[in-house]
Amino acid sequence: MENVIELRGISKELKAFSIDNMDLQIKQGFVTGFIGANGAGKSTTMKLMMNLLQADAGEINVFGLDYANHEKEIKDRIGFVYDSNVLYGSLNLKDISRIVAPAYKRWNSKQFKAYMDQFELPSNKPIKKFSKGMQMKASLAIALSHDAEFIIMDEPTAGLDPTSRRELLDIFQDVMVDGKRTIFFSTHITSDLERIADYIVLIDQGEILFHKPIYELQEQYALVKGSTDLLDRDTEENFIKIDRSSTGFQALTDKVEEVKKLFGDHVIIEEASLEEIMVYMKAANRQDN
Ligand SMILES: Nc1ncnc2c1ncn2[C@@H]1O[C@H](COP(=O)(O)OP(=O)(O)OP(=O)(O)O)[C@@H](O)[C@H]1O
Repeated sequence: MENVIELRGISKELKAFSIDNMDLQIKQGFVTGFIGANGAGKSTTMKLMMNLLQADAGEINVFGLDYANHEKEIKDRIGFVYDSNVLYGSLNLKDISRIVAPAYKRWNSKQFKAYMDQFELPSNKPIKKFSKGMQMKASLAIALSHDAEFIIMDEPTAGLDPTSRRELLDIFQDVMVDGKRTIFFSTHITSDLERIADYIVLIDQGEILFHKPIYELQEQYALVKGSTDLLDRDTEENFIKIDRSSTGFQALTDKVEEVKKLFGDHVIIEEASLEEIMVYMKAANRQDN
């Protein structure tokens, strides 16, 4: 199985937002980061992946299975991590071990206890009284303790202090070691992705702008800085998006070699961070639409 999940031709119409004919395949055995601005459609896409929201059109296969016939098996093998614990709110972690665990085929109570200790989570306090970070850790502990092969997480590191964030990223790396698991997670903290992601998916206005290996992004894109005198209709063709100011221009390019040939020493070419790629690609997409 090369892809753990396949979305084909997915369309979904919400009030002021739509996804139109989305295709997305996530490779098994890798960490894929899902980025995009507020309201870009990350949570909606993840809810569609979890069958918490049904598409108007298109097909979703998880582990090669469809939700219509295999919902229970799919959910057993997926761990969904998000911060609003609607399912478990009034329960504490002791209850979870007792009540929620039997619902999963492969629940490991020892492992759950170990994560509770590691995350310093109290066992007697109702989950709804947990802080945001504690809820996220509880949710992650549950996902990891039922041996989920595919872990989908909606902003797992949001609201965590730097130490907990680092700890969580280390845990993600640990769970990836056997090569059987797959992690797909959304985040606004692009530095987290630079640490652990293999692939990046960028979404804007419900549309996937790119899905690429992270090393390719770093090779493909660059930031170019120079004087605005260098810009005209022809030279501008080499840039995805240009920011002009009184001191010159700064632009994102995916034509690094052409830019070098064209401008030589008249411009400064720098590596573009994931955050810069995201911001410029989004702005270019809004300009086009
Ligand atoms: N149940 C719903 N009914 C109508 N519109 C919705 C619903 N859920 C989400 N939306 C809209 O869909 C769009 C995408 O929202 P979504 O939560 O998927 O974005 P996101 O990328 O996860 O954003 P954020 O980074 O802020 O979490 C938004 O405009 C949102 O208002």
